[in-house]
Amino acid sequence: MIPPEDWCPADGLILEPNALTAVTMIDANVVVAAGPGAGKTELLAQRADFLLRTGQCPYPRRILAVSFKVDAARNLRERVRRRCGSQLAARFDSVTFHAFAKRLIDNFRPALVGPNALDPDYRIDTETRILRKQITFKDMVPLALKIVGSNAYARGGIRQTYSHVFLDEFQDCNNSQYQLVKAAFGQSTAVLTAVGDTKQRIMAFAGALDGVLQTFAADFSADPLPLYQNFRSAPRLRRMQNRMIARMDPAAASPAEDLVGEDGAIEVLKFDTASQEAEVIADRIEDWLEQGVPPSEIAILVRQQPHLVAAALGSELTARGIAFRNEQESQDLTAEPIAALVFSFLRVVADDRQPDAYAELMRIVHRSSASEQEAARFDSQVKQKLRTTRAAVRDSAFAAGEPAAWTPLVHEFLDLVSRPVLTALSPGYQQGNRLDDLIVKTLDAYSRELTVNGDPAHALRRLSEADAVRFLTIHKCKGLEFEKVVVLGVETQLFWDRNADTVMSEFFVAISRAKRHLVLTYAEYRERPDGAPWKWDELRTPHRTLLSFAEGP
Ligand SMILES: Nc1ncnc2c1ncn2[C@@H]1O[C@H](COP(=O)(O)OP(=O)(O)OP(=O)(O)O)[C@@H](O)[C@H]1O
Repeated sequence: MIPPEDWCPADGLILEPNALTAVTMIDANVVVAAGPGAGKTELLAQRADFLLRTGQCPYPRRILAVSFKVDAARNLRERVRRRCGSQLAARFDSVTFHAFAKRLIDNFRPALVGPNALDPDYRIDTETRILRKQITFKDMVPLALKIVGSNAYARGGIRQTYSHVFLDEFQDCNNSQYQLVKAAFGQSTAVLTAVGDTKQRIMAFAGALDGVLQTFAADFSADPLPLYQNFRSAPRLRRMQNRMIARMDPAAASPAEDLVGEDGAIEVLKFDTASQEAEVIADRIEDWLEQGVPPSEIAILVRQQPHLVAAALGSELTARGIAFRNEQESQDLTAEPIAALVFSFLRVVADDRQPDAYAELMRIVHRSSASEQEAARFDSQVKQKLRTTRAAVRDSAFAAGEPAAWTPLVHEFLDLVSRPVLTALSPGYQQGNRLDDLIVKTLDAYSRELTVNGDPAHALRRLSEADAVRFLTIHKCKGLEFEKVVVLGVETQLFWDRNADTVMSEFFVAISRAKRHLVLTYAEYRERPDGAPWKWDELRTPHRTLLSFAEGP
């Protein structure tokens, strides 16, 4: 442990004064409002490092970080692990609102009574609620709120557990999420740090509270600490962002002299048809990869229905053997530790040159060994299993292109790892059928990818974050960043909303993910793809207002 005055930002980063104040704040709540790339998420990672290393969050107390998306929660967890090591990071719980609510429900379920009572093996469904047996995702936060609001024991439990609370992307907090934060930590000794950007508020349709950062500042007596830097984007991109900021929140715009420089590129590409667009963008992607841009640094963003809008591009990339990942289907899954374990196992046995997957596999497997002796025995059993499975997979009789051939191998491996180790991977796995459901979903995802061309290595690349170009909706790309960003279809048919501010905020989130190169496309004709809904306009019009922000120095 080190004294607070000896702490320096991890990895030698230099923090601007307000960021340093927020990171090292001892006992006041703060709210950090800042634009894209200002380092808000990094600030939370640095603050975790500060609190854990200096003992401001003393053992056995923990830090709770709440995000909106599994990917964002995992990114933050990984950043903290890199900053302060696995041991200290074990006291950092980075979860989504849903996961936080689920923990509360599982730990204090008997506090739910009457029509809210739940059986121990209750399930979670996307649509239907069944008395005692099943709740929906939408019910989770309100039920957790019922528990925390009515049960002093539950409230005391979480306050005892968490000395510090982080709230990421807080501009998108809705009323029941806010009430949950308030019921859990209002008037408590927990120190809260909220970060957000009003201009990136894209969850208004889901009830994101207007002015929630100010409400939080008032309710929690939080000091507002604005940040001014943008560490992400090259100057040309920052100037485009600034033109949007000047329209959305004129007071937050930067003076032109702060944004000088020629670095970065913005292109607007017009196409007659979507298939022409697919071909040209696939050419670009191929060039970028040849130039050494890592696939994970290329993102294709689509406002809605990426599986339809980007279908032609997907086929074009598949034909060229370029792996891509449609996040709509696989993002939430790969953030699950059990899916990560299964995919790492498959990578290690299907391909020899996978040192990272091997290290990740061993890290997960070793997490819960009780003694050193037991760990050594377990280690040699796992290694032996990997050797025999590898040999089996290389045998000419093994049907590597058949999904069914892999299923028993995965199950044998999971049996060896053992049920208690698997359930310890995530708190949610101890209850109900979640673990088994996820194992089935993971194998389904692998099967789906394997049927594309029967090549296990290709299938695993498409399921990996590191080796595949990513197709994301704007909602899924929040908080992420990429060297190259292509926003497909900047058309009035796709960028439409009753509330014009929503369209602006979403476009702003999309363009501000790019570090150096932004490509905006529109096509005049988008042929109806298979599976399109009845309302699919084939004739398209460019969104002139949004595209106009690309024009300028
Ligand atoms: N003090 C710093 N010095 C150098 N680089 C930094 C600093 N803070 C953050 N960065 C880098 O800048 C990039 C943007 O940071 P981060 O993702 O934390 O921004 P953000 O404010 O959360 O962005 P957004 O709201 O757009 O998601 C990251 O690559 C991060 O590593």
